[in-house]
Amino acid sequence: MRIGILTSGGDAPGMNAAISAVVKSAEHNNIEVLGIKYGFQGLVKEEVISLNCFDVDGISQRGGTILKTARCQEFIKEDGKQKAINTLKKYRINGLIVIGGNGSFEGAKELAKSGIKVVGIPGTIDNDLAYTDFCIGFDTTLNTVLECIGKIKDSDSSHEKTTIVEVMGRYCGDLALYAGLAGGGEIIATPEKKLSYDIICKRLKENVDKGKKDNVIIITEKMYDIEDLKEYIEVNLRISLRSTVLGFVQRGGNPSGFDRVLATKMGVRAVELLRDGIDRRFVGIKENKIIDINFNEINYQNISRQKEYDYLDQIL
Ligand SMILES: Nc1ncnc2c1ncn2[C@@H]1O[C@H](COP(=O)(O)OP(=O)(O)OP(=O)(O)O)[C@@H](O)[C@H]1O
Ligand SMILES: O=P(O)(O)OC[C@H]1O[C@](O)(CO)[C@@H](O)[C@@H]1O
Ligand SMILES: [Mg+2]
Repeated sequence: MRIGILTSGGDAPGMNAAISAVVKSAEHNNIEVLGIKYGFQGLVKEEVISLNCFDVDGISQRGGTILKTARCQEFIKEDGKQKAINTLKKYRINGLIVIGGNGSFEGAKELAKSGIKVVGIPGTIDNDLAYTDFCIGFDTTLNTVLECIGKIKDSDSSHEKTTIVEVMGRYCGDLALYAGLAGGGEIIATPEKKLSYDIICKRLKENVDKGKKDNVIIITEKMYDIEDLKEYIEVNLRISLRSTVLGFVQRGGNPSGFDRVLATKMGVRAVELLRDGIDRRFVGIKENKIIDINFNEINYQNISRQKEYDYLDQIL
């Protein structure tokens, strides 16, 4: 048996640990592994390499992805998809493991429609796949966010000033929410719990009036224009603020122990599925158990974090 593996969409810390687990467990099960470089683009452009245990030696601890990644528009078009399928056929790949986020999973589903056996592993710092509690990369990024905010807080508390911190997440508020749950901020605005400028001002004023003069306002990207929000607060409350967009520092760094273990378990499960002739599955973790679900049975778009928001409300 011969399987392929690719990483797609934004890189996420822990993708390498997943690649390593796939290659090692495949070898354990006498399965050959081919790596496809640059995600779906590597299928379209036929960038295929062989992978063995020596190739993945020591990579688990490293951020990024040794297979590289890309966002590939060509693959979304029929012609590009056909080229991708031809590559899979040419290399006699009988099963494909796709590591990525929601977009990559859509790509995997497209390939499955043409008879390709696919299994998905969730790898995205956004944590925006509803069927799984955690995606590979989220924990590491959360820790990076907290470390950065911690440094901002040292300065904020010394000067008794407030900073607006914009974190990634695309249209999912998990990074901001969990940073808030970890005690990283005083006001948290996410796409799921959007706050108006006036509510943010009101909460900040309440804090300042109570004597809490250093505040961190965490916002998810794409919700507001951070400079516009800063100016609004400054004009309305007559205080001076700072703003920081954390940016790509959030995608980098060595994966946390949690992400490495998660990636290893998911990688091994993905190989077991293909070995056993089971495909069209997305692997996940639910209540601390590794799960796999037929991708036609899940809607991964509606995330409910009601419980987490309840906790947050009680600590802010
Ligand atoms: N509807 C779709 N049909 C086929 N392929 C898709 C579709 N959506 C996305 N893809 C493929 O998946 C790639 C990655 O998708 P996307 O850029 O949305 O990242 P992602 O996998 O969601 O990861 P992340 O959000 O963490 O960056 C796209 O560049 C494209 O090649
Ligand atoms: O790498 P790009 O294409 O600039 O995309 C940035 C986006 O990718 C992510 O880092 C992961 O999906 C998002 O949080 C962010 O909005
Ligand atoms: Mg995505």
